[in-house]
Amino acid sequence: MIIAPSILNANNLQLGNDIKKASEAGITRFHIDIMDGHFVPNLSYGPQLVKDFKREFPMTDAEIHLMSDNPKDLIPAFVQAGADLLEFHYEAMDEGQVSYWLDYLASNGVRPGLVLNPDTPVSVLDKFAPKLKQVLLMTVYPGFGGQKFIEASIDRIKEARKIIDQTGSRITLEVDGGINADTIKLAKDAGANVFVVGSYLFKDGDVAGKVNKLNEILA
Ligand SMILES: O=C(CO)[C@@H](O)[C@H](O)COP(=O)(O)O
Ligand SMILES: [Co+2]
Repeated sequence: MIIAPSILNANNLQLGNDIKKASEAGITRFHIDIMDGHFVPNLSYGPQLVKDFKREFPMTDAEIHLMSDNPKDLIPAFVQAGADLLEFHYEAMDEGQVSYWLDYLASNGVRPGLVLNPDTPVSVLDKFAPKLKQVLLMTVYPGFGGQKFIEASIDRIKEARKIIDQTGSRITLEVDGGINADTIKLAKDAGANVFVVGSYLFKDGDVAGKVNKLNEILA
């Protein structure tokens, strides 16, 4: 079970401190949301943030959640910046491009992941599972932190878990959006094993306390 803090709703002027506190509490991976103001109506970070992150925290994984329909320019830039895992949206490109960019990531030593929005059929995973190291099911509509977990996600997690288990490979199943002390348990019981947590972790300053609490729930 992995908790991957999303830094989107952290205080960006305190980011280094917050990452340090979470790492001291046992976090080994951070989830970095990249928003292009076009695929989603919000803007966030660029490759420089990832470069800085890997320079300061070389032993910690940078997981890139790319919310953009411009893979051509952005994917190579984030690979160059030091991404350890990069996941992009199925909805952002045609299926030929999805295959191409999953192969591109693998051949550049970056773990490939595919993200599905809440309305995208989980069955599209059948086609791409052999190329994946991780599936990310959005449990909110992407674009902003602090939204409410969509309850209908539970059945989608179960369906994705079934597809992954049928492949016999160790693809991780991640959920993202509205994860807190209540919803993490629902998602885990449905079959998720990586949990993106944003506002719940960062909203009141006690990052380590929240990580410990979630770990107890997952144990
Ligand atoms: O990708 C996204 C939003 O588009 C997420 O990673 C959120 O940033 C998670 O934040 P919370 O829902 O946990 O506040
Ligand atoms: Co995200």
